[in-house]
Amino acid sequence: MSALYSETIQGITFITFNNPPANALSQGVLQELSQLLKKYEEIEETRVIILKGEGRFFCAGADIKEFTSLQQSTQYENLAKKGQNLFEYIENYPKPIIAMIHGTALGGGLELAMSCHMRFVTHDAKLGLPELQLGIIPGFAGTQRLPRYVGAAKACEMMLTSRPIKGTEAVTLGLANASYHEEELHSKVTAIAEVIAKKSPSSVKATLELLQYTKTSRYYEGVEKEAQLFGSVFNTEDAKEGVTAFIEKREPKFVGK
Ligand SMILES: C/C=C/C(=O)SCCNC(=O)CCNC(=O)[C@H](O)C(C)(C)COP(=O)(O)OP(=O)(O)OC[C@H]1O[C@@H](n2cnc3c(N)ncnc32)[C@H](O)[C@@H]1OP(=O)(O)O
Repeated sequence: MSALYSETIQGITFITFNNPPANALSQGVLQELSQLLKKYEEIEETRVIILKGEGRFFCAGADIKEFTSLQQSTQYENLAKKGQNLFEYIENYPKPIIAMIHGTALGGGLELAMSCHMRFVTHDAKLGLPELQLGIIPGFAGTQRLPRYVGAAKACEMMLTSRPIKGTEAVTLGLANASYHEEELHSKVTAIAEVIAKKSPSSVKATLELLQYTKTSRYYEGVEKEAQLFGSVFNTEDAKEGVTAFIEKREPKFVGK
């Protein structure tokens, strides 16, 4: 069964994660998303894409249970690169991609949302990069994108404490465009997408392309280093403890090895 489904209504393509219970980004989900985006890049009718999640969450991040099937640090490094490459493709996509976030956007879920061109959230959505709680680090370019939105100090606090922020705070910090009550999220975001869908696709594409020039060359050094460290951190006992503790639903006990 497919973990994503899509439909297009009046120029707006909705791509929905349907990978219960938490819409985790398994490697299969990342691949399916990549294929769908490639398809819609070619379909002229699609003017705007909205990414959303079925069920309680937008997306709870990379599939933690899948981590136990990987052994070598190079496998983790490759996983990080796979996610980074897909999110880079999203950020450079020639049509606007909007993340419509309810419930949670955590870890890879927030990293995905940060690569989208805009983020609209519910007031009480939880947004965060809690990877240190698992004894690991963000690996889908979150260490590099989060400071661009919220500044270095807040990004540092969010990552080192693993504490998520609420949708309303995300708006104040500039991480999200606006927040709404859950019942109105869909209609409000669709209304914004409708406005964009009426613009000239050429001028929209040119604007999106120009926005990418704000990235510095250090960004690419940063994501390269992030993938390396994402791989090597999985060699630690703490990473095994953190992932096991999540699966066993208990607090991790980190020893520093
Ligand atoms: C490079 C990228 C790296 C990463 O992204 S690492 C992952 C970062 N993400 C996280 O650390 C988030 C982990 N999840 C949570 O903190 C919590 O969960 C939630 C806040 C999302 C929800 O909490 P609650 O409402 O108490 O539900 P629940 O019982 O914890 O979760 C419901 C089911 O969803 C599964 N689940 C949640 N997140 C993930 C995930 N990221 N990967 C795989 N499974 C996940 C759980 O295990 C459980 O499943 P079951 O019902 O079978 O016990």
